[in-house]
Amino acid sequence: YDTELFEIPPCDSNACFKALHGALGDCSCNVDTIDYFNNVKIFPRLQSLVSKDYFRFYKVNLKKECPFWADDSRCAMKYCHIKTCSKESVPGYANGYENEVIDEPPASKYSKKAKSDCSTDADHDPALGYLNTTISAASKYEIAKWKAYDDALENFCECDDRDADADYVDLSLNPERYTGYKGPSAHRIWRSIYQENCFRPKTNPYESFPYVLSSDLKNLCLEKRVFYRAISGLHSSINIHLCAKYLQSEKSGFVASPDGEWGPNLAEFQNRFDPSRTFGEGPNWLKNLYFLYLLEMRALAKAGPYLEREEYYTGNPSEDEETREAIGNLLGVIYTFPDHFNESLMFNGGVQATTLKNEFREHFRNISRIMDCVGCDKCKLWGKLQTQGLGTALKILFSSRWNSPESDPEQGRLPLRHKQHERLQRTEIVALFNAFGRLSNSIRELENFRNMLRSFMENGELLTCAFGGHV
Ligand SMILES: Cc1cc2nc3c(=O)[nH]c(=O)nc-3n(C[C@H](O)[C@H](O)[C@H](O)COP(=O)(O)OP(=O)(O)OC[C@H]3O[C@@H](n4cnc5c(N)ncnc54)[C@H](O)[C@@H]3O)c2cc1C
Repeated sequence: YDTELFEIPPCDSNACFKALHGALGDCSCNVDTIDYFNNVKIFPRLQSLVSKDYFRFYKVNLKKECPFWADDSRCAMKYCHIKTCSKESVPGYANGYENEVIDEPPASKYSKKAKSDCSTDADHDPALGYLNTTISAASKYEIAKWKAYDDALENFCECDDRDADADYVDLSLNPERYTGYKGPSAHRIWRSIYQENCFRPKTNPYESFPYVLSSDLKNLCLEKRVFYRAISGLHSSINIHLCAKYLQSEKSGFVASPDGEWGPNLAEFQNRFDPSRTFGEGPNWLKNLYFLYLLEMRALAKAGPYLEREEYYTGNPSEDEETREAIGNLLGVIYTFPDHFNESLMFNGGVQATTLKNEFREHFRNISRIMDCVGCDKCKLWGKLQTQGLGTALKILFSSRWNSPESDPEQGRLPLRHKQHERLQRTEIVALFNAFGRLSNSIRELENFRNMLRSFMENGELLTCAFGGHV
């Protein structure tokens, strides 16, 4: 990353957005369709949805030790820190939703009586039909281990839901924005993600280290390309957010503002994505954001019939009803998207495909563990949330448990019915929608940067990029 070695041309052009048009690659969709669909239809609905109580509180363990190396980083700014909240302040907590039996679908909570009535059925002899369901404590313990093992095989990340050290965080009090987290610690995270946990082409794997040159991506099979593009899209989204909510000043007027002043920094954005600063890669990294958006939107569509039936319980009946309506409304719009990602093209081909899928899942689980090594709490919070959201989306797309034989061929393979064991945990649902909300927000922020750049150019101003280029 030694920028001193390179001569950096001025980045006063609109080259970034000129290249951000047309086909997205690996799908039949294009950038402009997503821009319109997101900015007009999805973004306003999703922002309002994630501000609801159910989606505002995220349970996460930010104290887990980094399993890979000693964490030597420190927050550069006070804005790095997280405000956690007490369990009692979380809506519905007092009513005990924490003790919900995860495997029990919402409807069955009300059907206990119906179940016991069945045992008096005249066509059924209770003595002959007696089924001994006794299981010793030792066996139960073993079975719990099997279940954890089976779940782990299907899960793309480790869930902190039941972790004793997990705290609730009010996401609205901890917005994702510039934190000053950079340098060796941040680079080590991105490097180890790309180096050790992303698939790389066999020919010249390190030529463009840490990223893979877009021209080399064609040397990877579809599955490996999808993996790399999803990670790069996440990286773009995080970096767009820090440019869009950059620390402008710690003072507002003459009065020091305890929370600082935050706003867009066009020069920072250009530095990170302008082709002249990124060996031409910036626009491709932005396209990867759109690609990831498409992937997560498809997961929401696929799990839609299940998500529509969730309770979204917070203990406030009118708020819960509003949340369910907002979910139904958002999913209704998502179903109308004409060009959903087609995940059925992936992981076909017998034993090899199964091995690749396991590798894919293991790589992603490692990336979710690396998030515990992020040295800034706020970055860690949003990094963990977004990887959990993406992991949940991948589980929905690629775990056989979410494939339904009753899919409707006309409706783009949307499964209509889901079985009991497909229930997602609360944190997975919260992460899934919030992660998609972040991507939606990034695409909306790109529109702001596009407009800012346009007005800069119309006024004939030269944009000075304040920092080094990205090499
Ligand atoms: C999980 C995580 C969360 C973070 N959250 C925040 C946050 O909330 N706020 C904040 O201010 N900072 C955050 N950061 C730090 C931020 O992402 C950058 O690492 C930091 O600003 C330093 O940027 P950089 O210019 O050195 O390049 P980096 O973003 O660190 O990237 C390293 C190198 O990767 C390549 N690269 C860049 N973008 C892409 C892409 N999209 N696809 C492929 N390759 C790419 C380039 O070669 C670049 O030089 C986070 C970092 C991590 C790891």
